[in-house]
Amino acid sequence: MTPPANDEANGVDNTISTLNDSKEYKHYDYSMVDPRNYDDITKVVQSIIAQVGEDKAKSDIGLILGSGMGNIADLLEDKIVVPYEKILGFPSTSVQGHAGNLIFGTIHGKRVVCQAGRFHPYEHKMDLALCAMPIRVMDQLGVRTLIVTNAAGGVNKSFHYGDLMLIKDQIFLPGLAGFSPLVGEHDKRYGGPRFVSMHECFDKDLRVLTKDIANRMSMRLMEGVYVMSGGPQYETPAEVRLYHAVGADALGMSTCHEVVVAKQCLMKVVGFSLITNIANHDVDNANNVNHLEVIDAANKQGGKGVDLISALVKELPPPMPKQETAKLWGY
Ligand SMILES: O=P(O)(O)O[C@@H]1C[C@H](O)[C@@H](CO)O1
Ligand code: HPA
Repeated sequence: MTPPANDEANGVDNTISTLNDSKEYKHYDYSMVDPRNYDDITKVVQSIIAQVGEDKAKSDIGLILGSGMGNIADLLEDKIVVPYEKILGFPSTSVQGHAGNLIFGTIHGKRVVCQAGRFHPYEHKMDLALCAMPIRVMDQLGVRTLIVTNAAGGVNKSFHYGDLMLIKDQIFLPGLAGFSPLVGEHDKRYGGPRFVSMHECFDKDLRVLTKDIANRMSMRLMEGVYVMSGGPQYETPAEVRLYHAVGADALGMSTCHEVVVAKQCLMKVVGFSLITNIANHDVDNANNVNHLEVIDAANKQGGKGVDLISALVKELPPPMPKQETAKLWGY
């Protein structure tokens, strides 16, 4: 497969990162694995199974850790950690605050696979299919419920630094601009149809359950809409006001493409944004944001999600077989 535009052929040297707070960037080798191809994903899955064994690899719940939220991985017991370098076709992650491991284990006896180190589109030439590949891998490993987490800027004026937001819905700006992980050939084996419904992309029953748990824990849990921009530049105050005007409560640079693929794979999704900073609505206000502050805030506040996610996993209903979900969703 031909890599997307903006590569060396266009005179852009991506081997040297221009971000002074990033790790080294490595090119993705498309000749090994095409992240859009079901059979290639099967090869990735086989490379994982060869290392951890089928019993350990098979999982019901997937967990994606946002920036600085690596401590959620401490919830896993009987862990097997597989570094991305050892997984066929896995790209490297270059963003600070993200490890590079797939972790297999259990939480309250339930089988969980955890992506500790997300792939951000701005790291990978906006190749959203590549960035969402771990969800396709999770799908073939049996995952039926996906929990996504991220660090985000608060757009909603009632949000505070350190709040946790349950994601109710999403605005996938790159998707609206023609970047979708589903662009390309369709393969029925993913489970969902060519034209995936994004209605209730964050499962309503699981949101009700999560809010009930937070209530029982007397925990402050906000709920709102997450908007994803392509990044990596942070947004201008005018853009923040635009997002606010269209109903966004928190903004970031990830997650939405993962949720699209999860929906195509008939997974039920729950999402959390940790509000690491309050986005600036006013150009005359010097209040700025930078990534090191975001990571620092996530490290300091990220623990908030741990107890809630632990309790949520404990109370999750048994995984629903794909055929049943397909019927439920009218496919
Ligand atoms: O993986 P996440 O979404 O938590 O990464 C954070 C949010 C932005 O994508 C990026 C810049 O702060 O880091
Ligand atoms: O303010 C922000 N903007 C975009 N992404 C972010 N991730 C954390 N905070 C932010």
